[in-house]
Order: sequence, then structure tokens, then C-alpha cells
Amino acid sequence: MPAKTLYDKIWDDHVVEVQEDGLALLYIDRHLVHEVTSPQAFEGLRNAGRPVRRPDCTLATVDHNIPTVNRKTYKDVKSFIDEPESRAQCAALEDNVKEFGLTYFGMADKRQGIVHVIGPEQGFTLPGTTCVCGDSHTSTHGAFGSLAFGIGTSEVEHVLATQTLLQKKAKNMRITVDGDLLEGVTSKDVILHIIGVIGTAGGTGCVVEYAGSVFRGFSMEARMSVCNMSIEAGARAGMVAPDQITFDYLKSRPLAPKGEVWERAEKYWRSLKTDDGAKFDIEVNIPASDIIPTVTWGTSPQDTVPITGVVPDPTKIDDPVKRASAERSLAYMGLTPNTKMEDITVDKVFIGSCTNSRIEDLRSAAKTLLAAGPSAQVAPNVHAMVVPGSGLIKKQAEAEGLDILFKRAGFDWREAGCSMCLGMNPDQLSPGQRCASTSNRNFEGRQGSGGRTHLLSPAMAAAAALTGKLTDVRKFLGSRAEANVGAASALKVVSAFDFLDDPVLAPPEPLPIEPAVPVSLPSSDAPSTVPKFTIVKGIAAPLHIENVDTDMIIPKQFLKTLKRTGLANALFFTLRKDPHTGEETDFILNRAPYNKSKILVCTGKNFGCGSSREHAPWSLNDFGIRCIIAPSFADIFKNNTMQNGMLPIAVPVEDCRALAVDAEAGLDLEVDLEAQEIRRPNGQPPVPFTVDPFRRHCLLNGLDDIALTMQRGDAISAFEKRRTETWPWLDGFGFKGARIPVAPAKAKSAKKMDW
Ligand SMILES: CC(C)[C@H](C(=O)O)[C@@H](O)C(=O)O
Ligand code: SF4
Repeated sequence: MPAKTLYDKIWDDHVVEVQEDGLALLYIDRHLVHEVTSPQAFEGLRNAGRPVRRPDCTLATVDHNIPTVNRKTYKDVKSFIDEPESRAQCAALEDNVKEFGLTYFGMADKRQGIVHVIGPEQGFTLPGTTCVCGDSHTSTHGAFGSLAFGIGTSEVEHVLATQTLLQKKAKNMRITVDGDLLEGVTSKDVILHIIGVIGTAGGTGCVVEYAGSVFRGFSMEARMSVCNMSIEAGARAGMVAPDQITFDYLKSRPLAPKGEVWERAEKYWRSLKTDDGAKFDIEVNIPASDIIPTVTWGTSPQDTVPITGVVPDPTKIDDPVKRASAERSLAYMGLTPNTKMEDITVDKVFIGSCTNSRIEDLRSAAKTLLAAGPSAQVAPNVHAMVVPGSGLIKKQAEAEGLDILFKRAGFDWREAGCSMCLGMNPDQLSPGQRCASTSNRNFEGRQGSGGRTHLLSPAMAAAAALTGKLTDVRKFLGSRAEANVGAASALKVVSAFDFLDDPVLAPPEPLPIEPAVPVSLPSSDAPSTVPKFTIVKGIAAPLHIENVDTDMIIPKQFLKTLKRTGLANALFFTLRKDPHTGEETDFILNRAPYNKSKILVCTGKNFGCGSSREHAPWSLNDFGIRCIIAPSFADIFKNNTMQNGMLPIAVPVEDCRALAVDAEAGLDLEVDLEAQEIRRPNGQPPVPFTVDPFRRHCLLNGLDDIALTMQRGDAISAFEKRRTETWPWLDGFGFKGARIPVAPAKAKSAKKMDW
């Protein structure tokens, strides 16, 4: 048997079928659903008369749109959410879970929370599983040794209908951090440092395994923070091999296996580690001692700098595209080169998000407050908020007295949700406001139009709240700090298990399905909803930006739609509309002839990074752009475009630059998918490209993945039979039967604190 990596093992255990070209039909064990990326998927099911194949493996919650104000007066979504589009999206999910019979943690349920917090908390996320969600930070669940990745809405529909996905295997990458971390350095600093080293495209096309003594020593919470931000490094997924720490975290959680089945599961999980001698395509080694508390200075998560450092100087960057990107970032961030990071003042502090809203994160921030002494107060002119990741974490933190500490220091203590991580709810930055944030993305406008984000750890965020400036948290260490912590009345450490006392009920019966539309394998001449892509000829718009993120392609306020169309005006909204006057800017897509572009040529790499929002390709498509040419693409964006009959073409940067020159001259390009070439004006030689053969076939014929996979029903059923025999705990464990027994609250309180 050849030596295998952890990823190889999980992959092999989930292949239903594999084609000659390596394209696999992969079985999905766990599907998390939230309100933003699911409405169009449910609509697709409804239109085709398809049920959800495995309600027992699907868990839904609301998180992105919901207000985080006190819910004491909460009656229902309709009366509680003021903003009409947010309200409509949450109401749509409530209707959909009823119609399709899914387990749902709504706003009245104390288990509601950020989708990537509640899955692990309930034991829904398990080692050795495949886990997906219409959300890029699904990588979080890799902390359990699960192959977990974000998908777009078309793929959400695919999973709901078939419980599978069509996938090509990614490359194996290992990031090893060995040695001892310096005092004051946390998991957030580790992952920010890694992204600073490898860049936001460093993991593109890869599944990362985090190895080495640092990750082995981390708690599950810390591992989740690391895996969460794998997507910011461009990786498809990030994983840590399961071990005793994983099992201790999971055992007795409501949806984890119990009794004899647990024993069986644990035995299998213990086999889930990379074999000695297994081959990685890419290896990165980082000494732990290199890492010091880290913050970001710019508008990409790779723009990191030690807190002791200064704002970089773009004139020292040779590469013109990179220099332009740095200049643009600094202008946006309102920063001057060489300013000391510790001299940067902040207006807001946000402690929350799926990266850092778990109990240990809150304890770590609280410890900084304790270290500062009993009279520590949030600096005047700073508004600081703490948003726990779930209702249960909020309760646990309150039982530990953390809320009192935060409130006493002047923090705002909120209800669970995504909140100011992306501000789809009212928690937003105003233009020009600067925020020290424990979230994961510092893109332009991410936390509010014109808002400026510095990413950092919870401990550093708390320090910034107290001083009003970005601050080295190590100033809150040492003998005086220890004396302050010692003098404070001891905080209780309460077990999470004290709050996991709600049985998870079986999902409701779905409503009767409307007469099903017969499904058959579409032949190349069958009508399909996916447009064919053969030849596209027309104006190409040049763009010279690196790491074009999907927040830039379409900002959050346009994600509240229940439709796939009507998004043409939303495309590159913040670049096309002056935020102050609302007038059109001179951005390339506003100018003739580029306002009629059918092609986009980007000279910067990593186009479409960040969020999994399929709204990005929808808005490009609505604008009329069918083809994007760039040196490289982020994985999820690439998949999403092809699901919509659009063509992303990756060609070397020199070719992109040459094509951009044609585009700047206002000359037509002609993209021929059959011939796999881009024909240039004035008799210049064409630029060749290649597209995966299966995808090319689907695009040329306008084929729809779901209809194709529905033909594999027998193979999927056979896989499910084998799955039930081999891994019985995966069959909706916990959802079967009327009430699921919950482990008796155990005295786990003696657990060593991670701070
Ligand atoms: C809304 C969702 C598609 C998005 C994501 O995929 O990440 C969001 O969670 C984000 O963080 O931008
Ligand atoms: S990154 Fe932010 S918006 Fe996205 S799921 Fe996590 S908390 Fe929610």
C-alpha cells in the first residue's frame, strides 16, 4: 500500500465513482446551510421537484443578516429584523427548512450561531468526514480532521439534491510549525504569519495539512482559528489530524456518536493520520520562534507585519502591479509609509467572527482586561464590541462572568452572529473608521463602505480597545500584569457541556413535493438552463489589480437577494460609484466601449479570492462578461463561474499583459473554447489555453452538473449502503428517532485554561 496523506485517506474513502480524467463524484457527509447562499439553491430544487436527499446530514442556521442586539423582546424574524432584504432572506430560510424538512437552529434557539461555530459545538462536524457549506470559511471544520471546504450556491443545490459533488483532487501541501511559541503569540498570530509568508494565493489548488508541535499542542478552538483562515491563504481546505484533543472535545456532544459506536468511530479516527513517507506536493516549514504578535496593514490578509514593525513603503517594491496594489491599499487605509504600527489609532474594536468568537477567544481578550487592572477602560472615542459565536458560547461566557468584565470595561456585549465581520446586519463601520478586528478579511469595504480593518488576535484586540491604538499585547504581560490577574476575583471556568443540554429533535417531515419534472441525462442538444459557451468575441476590459476579491466584485449589500439575476449594477460597485456623491466614477467598466465588455483581462494573479459568493459570477454575467482571463484564479470562484456557463482562462502573466494591451486599444478579442485559443487583433498569434476536458465538454454543450449526477443515483445508493455498514455514525446520527439523548452534564470544568 503506498503511503497516504490524511487528505488522500479521506478523499479515497468518499469517492463514489471516478472518471478516467480523475474527476470524482465525492460523497458529502455533512452539509451546513445558512440564509445567504441557500435561497437560490432551494428554488432550484423546487423548480425541478427534487427533495433534499439527506435531511439527516444537513443542518441549517441564520447568522449573516441577523441583528446582534438583545433578543429579550424577540417574537419572530418578521417583527425583529428591520431591514427588509435581511428579513426576507432569513424568512426564506425558515420557509425552506419547513418545506424541505431540515433541522434548523433559528433565532429563538439558544444553539443558533455562526454556522462554523455551531457545527463543531454540536458534534455535527466529525473527523474523517467530508463537510461543505455555501461559505468559504467551511475550512474551519478541517480542525477535526474533516475534509471541509466552501462551495457556491449551484454546488449547494447539487449537494442538497444528490449529497455529492463533482470534484478534482487537489494537491497535498503541508505547513509545519515546530518549536515553542513566544509568550503573547496565539493561533491567530500563527495563521496571519503563515499567510504573510505564503501569500493569499500560496495554497491555491491545495489542501493544507497543518503539522508540527505547535498545532499538536493547540486546543480545538485554536486549531479552528487556524483552519478557518486557510481560505485566506487560497487553500481549498486546511486540516489537522485528529488526536486525543479532538476526541476529548467531541465526546458526549449531542450529535457525536455514543457508546459502542463511539468506540468504533474513535478506532477509525485514530487511523486518520499521514503515513510516514507520504508525499506532499508542497512543503512549508516555519520555526515557531519567528512568529511575534501580528497585525495587517493593508487590504489583503497577506499584508501582515509584526506589531513592532512599520507601514511598508511601496517605493521599495519592484513589481509594478504589486507596487500599485500596495499604493492603493495605503491610500484606502489612510496610512503613510514608515508609520509605526503601534502609532495607529483605532475607532472601533470588534471581537467576534467564525475565526475568533469561541470561548477561549473571549477568555483570552478578558485576560488582557484583567492584566490591565480593575480600572481598565475602553479608551475614549473607541467603540468596542464582543459578539460571541453562538448562543451557547454567550451563555457559557456569562456563567464565567466574562460579560461582566467586558461590560465593566465599557465593551458592548452582543448576541451571536457574523455581525461586523462583514456587516450584512446593522453592525458596520462608517466611511473612514478604523477597526481592530479579530475577523479574517480586511478587504476594501469589508466591514462597511470606506471602513478600514486591521486583523489581529482577540488579546491584541482587547489591548487596542484599552489604549485606543494598535498595541503589542506583550505590554500586558509581566509581573505587574500577573499581580493584577492574581488580585482580580478568580473567574470560574465553566464547561461547555453544562449548556449542551438540548436534545436535537428529528427534522420535521418535508411538505409534499410538487410533481417532479422527469430528470434524464441531458444530451448535447437537450435544452438546459446553463448557457453554452462556444465562441465569445467582443470588447475586453483591462484590469491591473492583484488579488481581486469577491467582496470587491460584489459587496455584501447585494448578497441579500433571493434571485440569481438583476446584479449588473452591483458589479464592482464600490469602484464604479463614488461613495460620497453616488456618481459614476471613471472606472474602466463605466467608460465606452468597456461598458459593453464581454471579456475581462486581469493582469494581477489570484482573481476571485475570498468569499464563496456565487453572486460574483452572477453579477459579471449580468453585466455581459462571459469570460475572465487572468494569471490565476481562486478555486471556489473558478468553480462558480463554470457552474454558470462562464469561462475562466488562466494564462501566463506575460500573455495577460499582451492581451491587456489589445484591450486598452479597444480592440476585440475572440475566445474560442473548441479550439482553446484566444484570437488577437491585427494578425497577432493567438494565445493558447487549456480547460479541464470534462468542464470543457459541459461548457460547450451547456450541460448541468445536477442533471448529470442524478443519473448516478444507483452508484450513490450503493455508496450509502457501504457507508452505513462501515461508518454507521454518519447516518444522521443524533437525528434519528424523536429525541436524541444528551450526555449528562459532566464536570469537565477542571480543564486547563488555554490562556
Ligand atoms: C456570504 C458568504 C458567501 C461569505 C463567504 O463565503 O465567505 C461570507 O461568509 C464571507 O465571509 O464573506
Ligand atoms: S467570515 Fe464572517 S461573515 Fe463569513 S461566515 Fe465567518 S463570521 Fe460569517
